[in-house]
Amino acid sequence: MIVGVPKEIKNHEYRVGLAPAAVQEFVNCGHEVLVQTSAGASIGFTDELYVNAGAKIIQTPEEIFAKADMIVKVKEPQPNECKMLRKGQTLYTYLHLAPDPTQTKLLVESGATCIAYETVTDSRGTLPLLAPMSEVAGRMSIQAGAHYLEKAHGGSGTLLGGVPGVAPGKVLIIGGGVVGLNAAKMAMGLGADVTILDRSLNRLRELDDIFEGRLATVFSTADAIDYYSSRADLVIGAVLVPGAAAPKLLNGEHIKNMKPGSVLVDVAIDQGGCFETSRATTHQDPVYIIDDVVHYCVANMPGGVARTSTMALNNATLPFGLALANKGPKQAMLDDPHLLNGLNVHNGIVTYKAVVDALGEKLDLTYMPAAAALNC
Ligand SMILES: NC(=O)C1=CN([C@@H]2O[C@H](COP(=O)(O)OP(=O)(O)OC[C@H]3O[C@@H](n4cnc5c(N)ncnc54)[C@H](O)[C@@H]3O)[C@@H](O)[C@H]2O)C=CC1
Ligand SMILES: CC(=O)C(=O)O
Ligand SMILES: [Mg+2]
Repeated sequence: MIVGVPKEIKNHEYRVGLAPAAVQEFVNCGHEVLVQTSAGASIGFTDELYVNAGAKIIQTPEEIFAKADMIVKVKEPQPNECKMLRKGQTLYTYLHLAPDPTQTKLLVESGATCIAYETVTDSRGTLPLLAPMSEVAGRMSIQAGAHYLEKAHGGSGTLLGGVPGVAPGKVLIIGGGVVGLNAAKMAMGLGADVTILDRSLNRLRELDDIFEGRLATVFSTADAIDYYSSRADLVIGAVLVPGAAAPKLLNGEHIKNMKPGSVLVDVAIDQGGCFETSRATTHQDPVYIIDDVVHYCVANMPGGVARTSTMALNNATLPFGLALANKGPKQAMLDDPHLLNGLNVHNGIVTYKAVVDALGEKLDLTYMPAAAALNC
């Protein structure tokens, strides 16, 4: 199979779909890998390293999209990339379709087979291709929050760890999954006063065990959200309903009731965001202020630490990517129900129910379960 790796084009996105070490694994299995020139150069993955790994360097994305059987990316394809996809071609990347009607329409029109990293599952019921980036974004969320709590950056001038004689800042984490756990580790490490909300009692039990009772775990009700958001210095939005648009857990009234200079980091923004006032921002222009509350809503946070993130992402995507290339996409998905769960669009058909639930009224979408759609 010919595998194509275009350079990412989203704002300040320096990650790359395959690092040289991953390219070598595909080449060792007999595949041809085309990498766009300078795709990884800014994070130290030079064209020379790719050539040494067995890749062929290609000058333009057009040539890569025209020649490759499978495109391996990081971020969702931008409109001009969607238009280069075709029927019979596989796209393997993050998609986040539920909050994105434009991309969904373009992928349906392309006829391509589109596999979303974020909906591939594993036998433990978790999301193995989302997890590494959630680890990164969860850790970064506290760094970002601490930065914007500084006066010069719009915040209240609160040091999360406090100092002897002054109480630490209060961090509220809504959603105790991978992002939430990693945010909690960083916030606890800084000495902040941390509360974590989740709808899963089992998850709250696990978090209580992990942190040996040193943080507060609270069942996520409307009442708990009212109370804890009004006293927080930093709120991290970390909820997920897989594949679906994020539930809006803080509304405009909650934001008005927050302390002036407090900070929201909406990590769930890639699924549309879990605060009513959230809108996606970029690394170039990451924050805006509403009712004296700083909003940080960068949809590709791990792109900020692209070298670490590329390697972490490749560790998780490589085995599934090799299966797709070695067996062919259809057989690979039929052999592995967890990979099949990644299929979101195939041959003009939407195969992920939560996407149709979110967008079915806006777009004229045809839904079919993934296994059946693969026979179309
Ligand atoms: N902005 C960015 O750059 C990045 C964003 N993300 C996003 O972060 C979000 C969280 O991802 P993960 O932690 O991996 O998901 P996860 O599935 O590990 O955890 C989500 C948690 O939210 C909880 N939850 C669901 N509804 C809830 C509610 N109403 N109240 C409280 N908790 C609720 C679930 O029980 C679960 O424990 C996702 O939208 C993911 O796509 C992940 C990486 C990077
Ligand atoms: C998960 C995601 O949206 C990212 O890593 O950019
Ligand atoms: Mg206020």
